[in-house]
Amino acid sequence: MSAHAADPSLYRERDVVPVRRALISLSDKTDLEVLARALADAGVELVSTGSTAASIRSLGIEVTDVAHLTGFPESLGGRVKTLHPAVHAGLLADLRLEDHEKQLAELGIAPFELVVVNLYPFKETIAAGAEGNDAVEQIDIGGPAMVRASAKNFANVAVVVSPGSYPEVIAAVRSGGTSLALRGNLATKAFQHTADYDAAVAAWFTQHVAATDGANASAADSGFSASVTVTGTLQNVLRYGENAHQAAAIYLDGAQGDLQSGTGIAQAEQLGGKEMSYNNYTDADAALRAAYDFAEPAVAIIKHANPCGIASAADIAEAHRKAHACDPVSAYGGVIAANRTVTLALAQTVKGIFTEVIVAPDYEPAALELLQTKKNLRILKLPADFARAPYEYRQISGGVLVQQADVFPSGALSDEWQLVAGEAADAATLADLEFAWRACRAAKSNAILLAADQASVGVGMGQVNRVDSCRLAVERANTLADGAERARGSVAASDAFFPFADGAQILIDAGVKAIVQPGGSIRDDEVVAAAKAAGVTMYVTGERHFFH
Ligand SMILES: NC(=O)c1ncn([C@@H]2O[C@H](COP(=O)(O)O)[C@@H](O)[C@H]2O)c1NC=O
Repeated sequence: MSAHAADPSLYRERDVVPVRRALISLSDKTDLEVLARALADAGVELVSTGSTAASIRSLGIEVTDVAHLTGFPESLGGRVKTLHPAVHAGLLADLRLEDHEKQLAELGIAPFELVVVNLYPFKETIAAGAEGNDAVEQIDIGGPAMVRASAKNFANVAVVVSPGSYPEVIAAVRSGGTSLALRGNLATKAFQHTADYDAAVAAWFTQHVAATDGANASAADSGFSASVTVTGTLQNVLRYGENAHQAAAIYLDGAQGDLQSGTGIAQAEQLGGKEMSYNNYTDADAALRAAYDFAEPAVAIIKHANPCGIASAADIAEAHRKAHACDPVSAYGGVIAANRTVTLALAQTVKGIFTEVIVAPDYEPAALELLQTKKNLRILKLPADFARAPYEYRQISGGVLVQQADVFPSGALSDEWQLVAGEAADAATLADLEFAWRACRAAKSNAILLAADQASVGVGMGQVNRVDSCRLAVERANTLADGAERARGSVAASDAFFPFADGAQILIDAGVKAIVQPGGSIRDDEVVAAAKAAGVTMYVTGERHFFH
């Protein structure tokens, strides 16, 4: 018989459902004792599978084996345990309908009012390196079937997929039964859980099983799945989005398979300050991107996703001082990322500067105490397992773009560069060029970054032509430090080639001593000639670093 449209008049109302019989089948047995004792004490009959039943019994609590219920042994190495009408009719009977109640009685099957299941640890198993049959055997079939059946039947059955829900369910059982509202919430979590689980299985199949023909083969060869499911867990509803009239929320990443995201700002622990806003999150993420590619202590100060200053130094407080000096005006209300533990010296400087967010791997106790006195300063501590996501997702109308993250190797960059004009740079200049090249990537394209002594001194970002970015970088270098002409003698990095010589000429005229850029323009000859004519050193990297 196929599904039929429901006749509303046939449904009897059911809110609170007393729990008489519970089915428990758990891979993760966290807090099983608390749950089983509470249910047994409340007079609930327990039915359970293999090792779960054994655990319950070992606690001295009475439990019925599911095999006794089905009259069928748990078989095929556990592939078939609960997949039986005696179980599923008890989960799916809608007792609001007289007809279902009658059929169940005729079949001699008792209903379940509570189902507690957590699934084979598929994700954890593949994360630990399992492959082939070992991975396949961790795909739970009977568990999701029970979870989905009970969630569909939330009008009658409460379904629990996580020990985190035990306290509220135990409380409900003790107080006379589960409410419809509670069952609805639990069912919602249950479907999210099975969807997330299946997304992980599908991603693994795409990469490990399906690479045999046409589209799937080329997808697998490229490293991209034939389909992608992005899942996330709601962490918080934010006050608003980019603007006050836009609703917004933050979800913890649950992207699956090899495309999985890393950990970062979303998982950071907040140690002080007001609630994070949407813009705080995006700027803090941009700050991380800017500061965390440096092996040396480094600080980035970000406003509207662009750097007001980036610097590195032997000491993190010194790195901050240099980053702040780049553009003290814009650093007001900025977001700071430090790639080292925040010291008291750094905290003392930051205390005097209006700052929205500071993010770091850790804080010296005295530094944290001092920063916590600033009630508006959001203090974030990165998770210990912080790792840049290997892939980035961006929504476009009608689709999602996925790309590998743009990361620099941690070592020397200039080994791969080609000197195309001027004299080879001395060690200090080369180090500044490497710094500028690494830092430039943190500015939105078209990006030009001037640097001296491992610190940005002028940034031209987000312009729609490179000439304007050059002008902006020079102007900012020469006007933001009490009139000091910081462009003269600095080095410059350009995130992409110079399409004409005019942009490079602006930098040359401003007195930069060396330029690093990707090269590759059809007018490279003109650009190189301009540098040669001025005796300015120019390196080409062969690699572009747009950032949009
Ligand atoms: N095959 C089945 O009928 C079946 N029924 C329940 N499971 C899973 O078996 C696990 C618990 O089994 P045990 O209690 O035997 O350790 C649970 O994670 C549950 O989701 C099953 N296993 C896999 O599909």
